[in-house]
Amino acid sequence: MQLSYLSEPSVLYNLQYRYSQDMIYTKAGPVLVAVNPFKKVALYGNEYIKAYRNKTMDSPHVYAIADSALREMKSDEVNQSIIISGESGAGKTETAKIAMQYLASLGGGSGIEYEILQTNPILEAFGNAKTLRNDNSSRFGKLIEIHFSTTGRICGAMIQTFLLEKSRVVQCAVGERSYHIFYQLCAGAPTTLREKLNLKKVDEYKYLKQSCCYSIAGVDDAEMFRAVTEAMNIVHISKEDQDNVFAMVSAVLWLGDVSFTIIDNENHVEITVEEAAETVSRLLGCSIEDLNLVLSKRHMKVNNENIVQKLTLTQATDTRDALAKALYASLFEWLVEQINKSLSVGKRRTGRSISILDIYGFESFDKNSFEQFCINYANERLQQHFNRHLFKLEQEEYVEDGIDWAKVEFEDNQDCLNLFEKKPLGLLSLLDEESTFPNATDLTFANKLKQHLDTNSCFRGERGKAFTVRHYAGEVAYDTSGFLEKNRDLLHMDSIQFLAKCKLSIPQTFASKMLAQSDNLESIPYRPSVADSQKLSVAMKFKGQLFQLMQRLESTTPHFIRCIKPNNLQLPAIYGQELVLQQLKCCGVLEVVRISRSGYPTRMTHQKFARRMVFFFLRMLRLKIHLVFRLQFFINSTFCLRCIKLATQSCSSELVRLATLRILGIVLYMVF
Ligand SMILES: Nc1ncnc2c1ncn2[C@@H]1O[C@H](COP(=O)(O)OP(=O)(O)OP(=O)(O)O)[C@@H](O)[C@H]1O
Repeated sequence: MQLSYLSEPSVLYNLQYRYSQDMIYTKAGPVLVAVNPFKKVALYGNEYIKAYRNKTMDSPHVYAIADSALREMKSDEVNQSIIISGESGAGKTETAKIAMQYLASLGGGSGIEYEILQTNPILEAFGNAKTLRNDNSSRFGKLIEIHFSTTGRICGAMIQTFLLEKSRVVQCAVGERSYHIFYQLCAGAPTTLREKLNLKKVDEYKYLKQSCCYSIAGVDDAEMFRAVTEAMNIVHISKEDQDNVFAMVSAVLWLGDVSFTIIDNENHVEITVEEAAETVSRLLGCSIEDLNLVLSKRHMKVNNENIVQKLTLTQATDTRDALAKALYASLFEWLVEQINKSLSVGKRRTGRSISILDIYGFESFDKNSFEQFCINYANERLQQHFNRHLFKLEQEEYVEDGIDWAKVEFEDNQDCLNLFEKKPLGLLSLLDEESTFPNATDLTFANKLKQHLDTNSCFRGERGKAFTVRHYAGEVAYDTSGFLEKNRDLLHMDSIQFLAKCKLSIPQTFASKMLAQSDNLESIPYRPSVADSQKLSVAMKFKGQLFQLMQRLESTTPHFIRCIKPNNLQLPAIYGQELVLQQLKCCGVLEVVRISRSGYPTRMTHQKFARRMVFFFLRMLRLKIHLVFRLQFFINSTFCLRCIKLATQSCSSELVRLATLRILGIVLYMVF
C-alpha cells in the first residue's frame, strides 16, 4: 500500500491495519518500522530468505534491509550498518538476530556464520535479564561487525559491547531477575558440576532472593543452560574455561551470602567463617584470611604513611558488593574477548563489513537513575546520527545542488547534546568534577547542576536531589541518588591485588586487565584525585565509547530500523494507538515520511551511477546485437527462400542446392 496523502492518522491507520494482518513491517520512507507481534509470525525461514534473495518478494522486511545492505556493500564497496532502535521490549534484539540469520544464510559457507549466530545465546545468558518491561531485556549495548571476504562470504566478526548494567548483580527490583545465567546454572548444571560449585536453589541466594522472582513463563532455565554450554562449545570455549566461567558465576552468588560479625562498639567487622566464605575462597582459589582482609580492612596512605583502616558493616558490605559487580563485569568482558578470538577475521579479510547495532532504547520510568542517564545520553547521540543522515545532510545537499527546496523543519537535538557534553559546564563534566571531591554527595552534585545550568532550556532543576532533562523523546526526571558512587565505580586497589593473588588463573586475568587499565590512565590528563580511584569514570568511559561508535557508524551507509512496542503487556493482538504514536513521534518516523516524500530519496555519485549502469548498457548492447543478427537472419532467409522458389519454378536443382546450403550456413552461424 502506498500512501499518497500523509498524515498522522493515515500512517497510524495503515500501521494498525497491517499489524492486524500480521504484516508487522512497514516502510516509512527509508526507515523500516517493525511492530512487535509478541507471537510467532510466518514471515521467516528459508522460503522467505530465498524469495528476498531472488527478489520474488519485495514487501517491507528485515530481510529486505539486510539484502540491500549486502548488495550495496558489494556494489558500492562501502561498509554498511543496520541501526536498530526502539524502547525496551520493542524487539531490537529479535530484529538483530533476524538480520544476522539472513546475512548468515546468504554469506555463509565457511561455517563461521553458524558460530556468529551461536554468540546470541551466550551473550543473552550473561547480559540479559527479566525486567518489568521485557522478559529477555538486554542490559548492555551491542555492535556486531560482520566481515566479508572478496567473494562476498562471511569470514569473521567482531563484537563490541557497551555499559553492562552491573548494579543488577547485587540489586534487583521486585518482579525482575538478575542475569539469566545465575538461574540457568542453578537449574541445569549436571550433578558433578553442581557438587563442585556447591550450588543451591535460586531462592536460597541473597542476591537472587531480594526480587522474589525466580522463573519466566514459558522458559525452561535448565534447557537454556544446555543451549548455552552447546553454544560455548561451538565458539571454542574449552571445557576447562567453561568450568572456570561457571565457578566465577557461583562465586558471585556465594559472595552475596558472605556475612559479617561486628567485633567492637565502633561497628567494625570481620567476615563470618561459614559455608559462604569457605565456598568463595575455594572457588576463587584464595585463603579465608585473604578474603577476610579484603572485605574487612583497607590500606590507605595518609601523609605519606601507610595505615590500615578497619571497615564498618556498611563499608564492608559495599566492598563485598563492589567485588561481586567487578567480578561479574570482568567475566562478561572476558567472555566477549574469547568470542572475538574465536570469530576473528582470517587472512582473506577485505575490510568490507556490515555492522548491526542493537543498543538500549530511550528509557523513562517513575524513578530514573544513573543507568537511565547514560542510556538516554546514548540515545541522544544516536538520534543525532539519525537526524544527520535523514534530515540535515539530505537538506544541506539539496541546497548545495541548487535544488528549489522548501526546508522541512525537524526536531534538532543539538541543544540537548550540548547540555550533556559541553566543557566545563555540561552534565558529564560537572558529574566528573563532583565525583573527584571526596566530600561531595549526590545532593551537592544536584545543587551544582542547578547553579550552573538553570538557564539552559533543556534543563530544569527540581526540589532536593532531582533534575529534569528535556530529551528529544520527552522530559525525564532524574534522581541523583547513587550518581557519584556509580560514576566513580571504585574498586579499591586492595580488591584488585586480592584477585591478582588468587590461585585460579581467571581472577588473575581480571586483575591484570584492571591494573593495565589504571596504568593507561597515567597518560590521560583527567585523573580523579580521590586516593583510590584507579579508573576513568564510568560516564567518561561511556562517552569515549560512544564517540568511537559514532565515528565507525559515520563511515558506513546506514540502514535504519525502528522497532515499536504496540503494548506494555507483552501480549499479541493488542495495539495501543497512543503508545505507538508516541514512539513514532519520539524516533522521528513521522518527520522521515514527510521529508522523504517531498525530497529525492535516491541519490548517487556519477561514478557510482556509471558503475551500476555499465551492466545495464552491456545488456542493452547485447540485446541490440542480437536483434541485428535476427534481422539479418530474417532478410537472408527470405532471400534464400525466394531463390529456392525461383529455382524450383525454373527447375534448377543447382540453384536449390545452393540456396539450401546458404540457409544451413546461416542457421549454423546463428547457433554457434
Ligand atoms: N519479530 C518478532 N517475532 C516474534 N516475537 C518477537 C519479535 N520481535 C520481538 N518479539 C518478542 O518480543 C520480546 C522482546 O523483544 P526484544 O528482546 O528483541 O526487545 P528489545 O527491544 O531488544 O528489548 P530490550 O531493550 O529490553 O533488550 C521477545 O522476547 C519476543 O518474545
